[in-house]
Amino acid sequence: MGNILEIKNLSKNFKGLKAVSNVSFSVEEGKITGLIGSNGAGKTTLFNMISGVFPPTEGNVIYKGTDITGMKPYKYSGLGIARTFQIMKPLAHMTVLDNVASGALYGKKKIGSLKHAKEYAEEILEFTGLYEKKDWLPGNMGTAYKKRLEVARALATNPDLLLLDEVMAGLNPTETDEAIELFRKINSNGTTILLIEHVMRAVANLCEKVVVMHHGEMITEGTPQEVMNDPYVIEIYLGKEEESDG
Ligand SMILES: Nc1ncnc2c1ncn2[C@@H]1O[C@H](COP(=O)(O)OP(=O)(O)OP(=O)(O)O)[C@@H](O)[C@H]1O
Repeated sequence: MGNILEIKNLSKNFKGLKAVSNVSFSVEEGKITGLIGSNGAGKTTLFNMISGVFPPTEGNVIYKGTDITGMKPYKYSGLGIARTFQIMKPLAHMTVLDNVASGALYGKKKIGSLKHAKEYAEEILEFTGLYEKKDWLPGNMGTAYKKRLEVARALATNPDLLLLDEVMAGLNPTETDEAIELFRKINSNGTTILLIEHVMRAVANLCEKVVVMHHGEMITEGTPQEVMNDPYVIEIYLGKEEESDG
């Protein structure tokens, strides 16, 4: 299969700070690609440019062969790109079901009625293991369920490309395994995934390709095995992670 997404020489400056600097890589359709790098490496900034939160200073975002650089966020779900946010943004006053139904209403599937949106949301809740929580308010749930809700809301838009921003942070090992299984299931249904993740076990388990960023620059890409054995990656990223864990 070809590339669903191509990032070409993407840069973002914030008042003199080069948050992302001349980054280029591609995401192959149907695959799971990982994006790793220490805090402040520019990963979320890259997601923000891909998902239209703000335009790049330079460079292009090519999606399904079309240049979508700088396109407004509200057009994105119609395109088939959905994302989760590191700082979760559920609609606090709405139930889990209604949160997911609102995702369905704005998605690529063009569901016109609230009734159909709720029916579709119920399917998504079953699929993501959230059905039992459907009448809960998001604020009353634990981290693992809140993360699942972020994923469910994004999935409800029926994306072809799903961008996951650290959805496994704060999960215990069992919850991490469940999340890995969920992402495999989503991917095997045909959704391409690009994920930012610090949990290396999950990256190694899920990703066919990993892109490594450091101080705004892309320093290498390869299979999980290749990047985890790369002395420079170990020095600047993996070594530090071990230190901060201990
Ligand atoms: N809207 C913004 N305005 C100004 N500076 C920003 C903005 N967003 C990010 N930055 C800066 O850009 C740099 C890259 O941040 P970014 O959040 O993209 O890193 P990251 O790799 O996602 O880090 P983390 O793993 O901590 O989420 C940081 O120095 C950050 O402070």
